[in-house]
Amino acid sequence: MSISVTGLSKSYGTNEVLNDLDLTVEEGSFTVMCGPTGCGKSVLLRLLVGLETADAGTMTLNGIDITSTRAAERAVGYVPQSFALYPHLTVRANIGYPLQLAKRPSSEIAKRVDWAAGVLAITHLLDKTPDQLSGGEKQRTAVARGLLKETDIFLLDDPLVGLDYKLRERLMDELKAIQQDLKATFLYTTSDSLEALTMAEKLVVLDQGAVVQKGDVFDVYNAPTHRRSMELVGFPKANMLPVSRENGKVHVGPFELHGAPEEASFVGLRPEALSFGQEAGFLNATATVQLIEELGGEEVIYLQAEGHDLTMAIATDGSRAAKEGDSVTVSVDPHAFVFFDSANGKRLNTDAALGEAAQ
Ligand SMILES: Nc1ncnc2c1ncn2[C@@H]1O[C@H](COP(=O)(O)OP(=O)(O)OP(=O)(O)O)[C@@H](O)[C@H]1O
Repeated sequence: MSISVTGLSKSYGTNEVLNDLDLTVEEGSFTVMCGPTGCGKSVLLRLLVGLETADAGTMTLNGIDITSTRAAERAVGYVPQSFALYPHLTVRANIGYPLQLAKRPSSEIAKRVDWAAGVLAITHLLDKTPDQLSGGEKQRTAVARGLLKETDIFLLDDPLVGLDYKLRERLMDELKAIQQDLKATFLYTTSDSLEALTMAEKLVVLDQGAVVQKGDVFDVYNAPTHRRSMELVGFPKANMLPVSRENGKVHVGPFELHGAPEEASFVGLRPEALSFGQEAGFLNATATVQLIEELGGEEVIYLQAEGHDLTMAIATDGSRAAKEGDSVTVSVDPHAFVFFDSANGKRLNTDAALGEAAQ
């Protein structure tokens, strides 16, 4: 394992940010850590870099315990979330600054700066100052500075936040290509679930300082093991429908079915699992179209069904399947329902309940 963290805890006063966190990051992987704002992503990276001290726990990089190692001696590259470029220094000096600070020989600094600038395609900007750069060029400069260390582990803290979408898309592709070229381990954080799904090979879902799920991005998306992981990963967001029971009938949001696990109080449902019309074996509900968003090849349709909000995503060929204000029938295969334990948020084994529902 490239990065391994065991029992890591960090509090600020009474704010317990990380509590007994365990995490491993596979060597050579592009691992994205995704979680809501304030869940502790930056704090974890700052602990790994050595900018903060843990209250408890151990951290290893490439099998070497670095828990008490000074920041400068840790073999890890870092792109902080809010990077500050020195306005009076050239791009060359900005990129080389960490090695300058570490008092490395100037020939070594020049070599590494040329290499990092080449990787980020900013060699032509090396003699400019930050005020002569665009937003994207500044970001590239910050990433180049983060790649400067001769190591194979890099931590990137939400490096594309604040950039416009076109630029982000381009840099996302480039960062993935850089990681593959370097054959390095990248631990990359974001609170944007679409960015996480686009970038990740391995995905770690962090919530309130704890890992709720970790695995191949495909598995995390398709087989969420925890309510929060289904809520946090996916675009548009998964529907989370309440389970109610009355007179022997079970309702999941607006849908009626014959059974559900006793412990379940919520069901997750991906927007793409909903469709228009009626199909044999599917559950139906009547809904009103509130709003339609065109996303080019896909429509996101916001519905109201018996007091429940439903989000639906369907592929389109340009023709509209419905319009705002329409009354429609929506249907769903009950096998798409993901039941979560109300006590601990964990996914429940739904086979028995679904057998009943499909009767
Ligand atoms: N130096 C600090 N002093 C006090 N509290 C801090 C400090 N750094 C972080 N925190 C707190 O720790 C919690 C986690 O912050 P962190 O920056 O790790 O969140 P994050 O997951 O990176 O969020 P974002 O996606 O917004 O960057 C927050 O409640 C934050 O206020």
